[in-house]
Amino acid sequence: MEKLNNNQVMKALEKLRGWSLKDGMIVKSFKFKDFKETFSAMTHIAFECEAMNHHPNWENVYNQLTIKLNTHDVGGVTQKDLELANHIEDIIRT
Ligand SMILES: C[C@H](O)[C@H](O)[C@H]1CNC2=NC(N)=NC(=O)C2=N1
Repeated sequence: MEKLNNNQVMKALEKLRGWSLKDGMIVKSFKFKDFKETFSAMTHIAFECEAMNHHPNWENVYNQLTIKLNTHDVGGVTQKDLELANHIEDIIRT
């Protein structure tokens, strides 16, 4: 998978509301009703990540979830990170 340059990432992020580029990762924070809702979303996301064999760096504090995506192999953002971010948006919207 090819590492995208900053311009390519910024262009792609125009279609991903709330995601930003920080330290070579695409990042978004989410807030849920409570821990149960948060962990439920994380579980759904985890299954998608397994299916894609692409995994997030994430941090959960009670009802807050921060997700950071990059591709370890290339040390940056690839199409696969954008694809996973789109799946995460779909999961959280439903
Ligand atoms: C061996 C395995 O395919 C790799 O380690 C996969 C697993 N999950 C991964 N997840 C992420 N975010 N980046 C990777 O480069 C990556 N690589």
